[in-house]
This record gives sequence, C-alpha cells and structure tokens, in this order.
Amino acid sequence: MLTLDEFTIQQLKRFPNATGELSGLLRDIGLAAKRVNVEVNKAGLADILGDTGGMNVQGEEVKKLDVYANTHFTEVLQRGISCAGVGSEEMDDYIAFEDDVSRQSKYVCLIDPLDGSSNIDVNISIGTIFGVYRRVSERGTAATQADFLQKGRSQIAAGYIIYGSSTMLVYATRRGVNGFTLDPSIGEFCLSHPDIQCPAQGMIYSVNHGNFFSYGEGVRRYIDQCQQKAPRDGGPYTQRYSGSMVADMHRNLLKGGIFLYPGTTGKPNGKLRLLYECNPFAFILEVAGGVATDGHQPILDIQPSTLHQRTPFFAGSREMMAELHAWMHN
Ligand SMILES: O=P(O)(O)OC[C@H]1O[C@](O)(COP(=O)(O)O)[C@@H](O)[C@@H]1O
Ligand SMILES: [Mg+2]
Ligand SMILES: [Mg+2]
Repeated sequence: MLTLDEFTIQQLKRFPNATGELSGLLRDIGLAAKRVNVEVNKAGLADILGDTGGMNVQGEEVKKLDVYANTHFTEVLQRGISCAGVGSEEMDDYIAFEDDVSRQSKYVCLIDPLDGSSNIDVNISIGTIFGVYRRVSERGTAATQADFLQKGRSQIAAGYIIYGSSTMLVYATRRGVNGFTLDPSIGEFCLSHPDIQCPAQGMIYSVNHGNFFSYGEGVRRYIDQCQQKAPRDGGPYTQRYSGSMVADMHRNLLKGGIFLYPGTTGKPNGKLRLLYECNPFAFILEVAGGVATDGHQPILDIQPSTLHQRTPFFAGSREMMAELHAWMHN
C-alpha cells in the first residue's frame, strides 16, 4: 500500500508545475497527527485527561489534549517550510510565522486541533480538522488577516484525522478525496480508501436531539419525517450522533447520511465554527459529490468576517440534502 508521502509525490509527478509545498505541508500534518495519536491512545495512562482549568476565546473549557494538539500542530507547521501561519480554535488570533523561510511559504492553515473535546475523557472517537489556503498577501512578508478570512471555496486542500478504532487521515484536493490508515507496525499512513465518493442517498441522520424544541420549524419537520418515513420510501432513517463532528462526518461520508447542527433559539448561528470545522468538511464533501449549506447557501460561498465565527451547518448526501432543503423552505 502506498504511504501518504509516496501518494503525494506521485501526485507531484503528475503535475510538473507543482512545487511540492503542499506535499510538505501534508507530511507535516501527518507527523503532528502521529504525535497526537500516541497521546490519545494512552490518554488514560498519561496525565493528559481532563481540563486545563482555562477557557478559550469562545468561552469553552479547554482540555489538556486541546492544548497538547494545538502545540504540536502549530510547532510542526512552524518548523516546516510549507506554511506561513496558522489560525486555530485554541488561539485568540492567527499566528504569522516570523522566520524568513516561513514567510516565503505560499500557504496558510486553519485548524481545529482537537475536535470532539467532550468525548476525550470517555474514550469516544475524536479528531483534528484542517483547511489549507494559498496566501493572498505577498510572499516574503508576514501572513495577514486576509489570508485567513478567505471563502471556503478558495481552499487548496482540506482534511481531517480521526483517532478512533484505527487512526485515519483523510484529505481532499479538487482532484479527489483519499483516506490513509495509520499502520502502527511501520508508523506510516497508508492509502486504504482511494477516491472516496459520498453516496447520493443514505439511511443515517445525525443531530443532537436534545436541542429538538429549540430548532426552527422546518428543521423539526425534517427530523420528524426522518423517523416517520415509510419503508417503501426508503425509511425510516437511523439516528446516529457521537458528539464528535469528525466521527459523525466520517461515517456519513463513507456510508451516506446527513449531519445537522442547526441554529437554535438561543444560538441562531449554532455552535460549529465556519473557518476550521465547516469549511474543511464542506470542501471534502463537495469534492466527494455531497452538499454542505447553512440552510440557505453553500457553506463554501460564505464570506468570513471573523476567525471564530459560527454558522448553522447541514451536510451530507446530495439527495438527502435536497430533501432537507425542501422541508426547510416549503
Ligand atoms: O454537544 P453538542 O452541542 O451536540 O456539540 C457537539 C459538537 O461540538 C463539537 O465537539 C465542537 O468541536 P470542539 O470539540 O472542537 O470544540 C463537535 O465535534 C460536535 O459535533
Ligand atoms: Mg471542533
Ligand atoms: Mg476543537
């Protein structure tokens, strides 16, 4: 099986103008993922469970593993030669790397270092999410806010790592979505899921039912019909919700399904962050033939205004998304 490095180099050979910087950045992300994976796997043994006692810019308790993952991804990207700066869930503002080599890099990265934080201490799958953009600011200078506040459709690549029963790295460029499973015996991510396509129809819906009565009427009607759908119409759908966006999106990407994190009466923009949670998954899904919206427009067409802004998020199989929009708007 091809390793991640071998695969990215093969891609490089197919495109003579490619510089290898994106391959370098993906290799760096793979390295940080391996380091985080080691801590995740022995989380119960190491002093890595629990809270730091601090809050992040979003007013959420920060877990020790959130900090560990943020440090490792940021440091590896800073030590590399392919990234000019990082914007992260765990940092108030973006960081522009100051060294000359990083300033020459043409990419910046947005990252959710540890996704599914509420599941860390209870051994349920968690993940990391990332999006890669070509800079709009001049190379040789420090990265700017404009580099990070680009529409999701401008992503060059996006991906995630899932730390689950196995550890996988899945990434997309416009040419396709490919999945790599970490083989502990050689310490390499190996191509296990080539050319992932999201089935147009699925049988799974993922939503936090606990918030049901604070969702909008259209969303409530859609959820009701998911449960009442007759077998002759392919129903009823099965509800699956892990509390980790990475795990729920990964399952639905492979098997077909729909994931909803709607706005609520108390939080009209929902919970999920546009730049480092929704944009990367919307990019991956669209390349794999799926759809992702905020209920009205494609997620990838939203013009960001702040680093940590939230958006309602609906994503999944094409036909299920069409059905959702029909229930939401008719
Ligand atoms: O508990 P809720 O409200 O259903 O929220 C669960 C969602 O929150 C998240 O945990 C937010 O991500 P972080 O853990 O990175 O903050 C998502 O992974 C998940 O889908
Ligand atoms: Mg998250
Ligand atoms: Mg997180």
